[in-house]
Amino acid sequence: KMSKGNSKPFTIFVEGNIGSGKTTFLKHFAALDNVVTLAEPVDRWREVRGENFLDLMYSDPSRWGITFQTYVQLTMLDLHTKPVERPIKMMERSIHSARYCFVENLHSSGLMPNPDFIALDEWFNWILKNHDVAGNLIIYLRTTPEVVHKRMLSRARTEESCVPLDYLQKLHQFHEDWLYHRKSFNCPAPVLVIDADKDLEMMAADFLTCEAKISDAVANLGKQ
Ligand SMILES: Cc1cc2cn([C@H]3C[C@H](O)[C@@H](CO)O3)c(=O)nc2[nH]1
Repeated sequence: KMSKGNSKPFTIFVEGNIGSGKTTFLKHFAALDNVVTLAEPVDRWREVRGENFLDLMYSDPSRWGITFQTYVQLTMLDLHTKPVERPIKMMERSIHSARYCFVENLHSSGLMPNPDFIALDEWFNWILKNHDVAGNLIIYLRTTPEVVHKRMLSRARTEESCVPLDYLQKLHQFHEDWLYHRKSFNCPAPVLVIDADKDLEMMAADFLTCEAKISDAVANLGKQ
């Protein structure tokens, strides 16, 4: 049993493209009594003191990308540093995917001016040096862009209504290079890959396998 507050919980980042089923995945684990799940704070991005930063970013990424991604970085840092009273902390995405997938995509596709990217990257590097945003396991919900594009459109989040397949293909590639081919940025934890193209009904077995692998990993952590 974890004693209160003096050692860090086993921290998991659930990563994946838009529409890859992260929220559904988290809901399954939220039901377990030794897990605290921290959903991506989308609602904080959609209503910031009267402004919708998410909508601003999608409507004019080169003007508002920095504004949105700076606030994403702040809200994710807040979740990374939030103490939890249970042995396992499961986060939807992380400050790492913010930088290595979303910011990287905006900058490399010319949607984010270089000075904005540099300022964000300087913040990111300082945070990594001065705060504990480490994880113990990454669960990568691996999908194909076509599948998640269809899901995204059927979910019909207003701000995402004009997100083209091309944007999801680029985001997919950044996730792949980072978490699957391991040929771009530093991977902050071991990666468990799950085929998330499947329909929800087919995922039940994967959830159970995942639970078993997580409890093994937690047990091994205790032994180290
Ligand atoms: C960490 C992180 C999450 C995240 C989400 N998003 C977008 C993708 C979706 O349209 C929406 C909710 O995930 O926010 C983004 O542009 N940059 C992000 N960075």
